[in-house]
Amino acid sequence: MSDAYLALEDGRVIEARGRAPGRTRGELVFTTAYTGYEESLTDPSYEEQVLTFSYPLIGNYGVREERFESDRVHPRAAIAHEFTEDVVEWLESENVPAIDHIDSRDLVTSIREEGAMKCGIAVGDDVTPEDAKAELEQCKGMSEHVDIGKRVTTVEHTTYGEGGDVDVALIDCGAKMSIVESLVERDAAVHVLSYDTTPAELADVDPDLLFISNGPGDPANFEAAETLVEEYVGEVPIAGICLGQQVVARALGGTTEKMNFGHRGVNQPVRDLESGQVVMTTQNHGYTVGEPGDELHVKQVNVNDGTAEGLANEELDVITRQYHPEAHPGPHDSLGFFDEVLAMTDASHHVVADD
Ligand SMILES: NC(=O)CC[C@H](N)C(=O)O
Repeated sequence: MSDAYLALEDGRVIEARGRAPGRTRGELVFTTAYTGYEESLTDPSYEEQVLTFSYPLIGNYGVREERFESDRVHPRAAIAHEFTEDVVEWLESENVPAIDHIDSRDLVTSIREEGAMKCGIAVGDDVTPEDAKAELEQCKGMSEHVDIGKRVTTVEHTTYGEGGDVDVALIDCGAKMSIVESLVERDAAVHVLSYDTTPAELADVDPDLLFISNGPGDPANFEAAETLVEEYVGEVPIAGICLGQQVVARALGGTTEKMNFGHRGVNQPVRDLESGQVVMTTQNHGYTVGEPGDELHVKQVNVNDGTAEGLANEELDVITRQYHPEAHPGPHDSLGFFDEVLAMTDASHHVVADD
């Protein structure tokens, strides 16, 4: 146990219990999920953020690698009312500062009322409130992290499900492993490619489907992925999840914007405009599609605020989701998205055959 201070952009400095040492900074975000802490902590979408769990006890069913979404912890620090020893040991081994004995629900309420904010954290023997404030002063806004893709992407082209029925090029902007698994389970060969793959490099893979993954930060900082969509739209079916939806929208004439505090939890209701059906979804994003542009149609909306949750263009074989159909954590209501996506490849082969 050691001293710990959390300095917030609104001027407050909160004293807490130090669990894992270090000094760091980031955008303060939260999740209201009551399970799935291993998945959230290893989700690359949280790069450059500090993750607050509103559920009061985090770690009550241990830490198991098979539940990880990537090979490391991505948030720069973690906050909860109470972390178990298992989680503390894990975060410490990854050099990720952790603090608890803090009213994390009150913290989440502040973010919801005041909007996303930067924070600074200092944990260790003899740290002072000034140390946390000094971290806060150096904190950049999410959009300023222009090289964020480089820090989360795969370095080498890796193929999962080799020999599968359909070749999917997954552009790894910080992909969760559950997206790869959801596709491999459906007999796809998934080629995981770097976030800055060029159109020529993609041509070497000759994919049946181009899939843009989730990922951290501002979608405007993923221009290479936008270029792929621009070049391949109409040639190959295209899918996207979360940051992937935002990148696809930008490439096809749409806009993205920063939200007040985002959608953050595993109970976000989404309505399909055609069927009227509402599903519960997992979400963790701070940007959203503003205007979808002329090519894409809004197919699904968030029940709470009406923002675009699903976009499509049936003629061009494009389909995207703002939420996480792969779950992990969260409800499995929308796993069928992966079937819809892979069905586009059959459809496009069919068109080619008819020609
Ligand atoms: N989970 C994600 O892919 C997040 C997308 C993007 N970084 C956002 O915050 O909106």
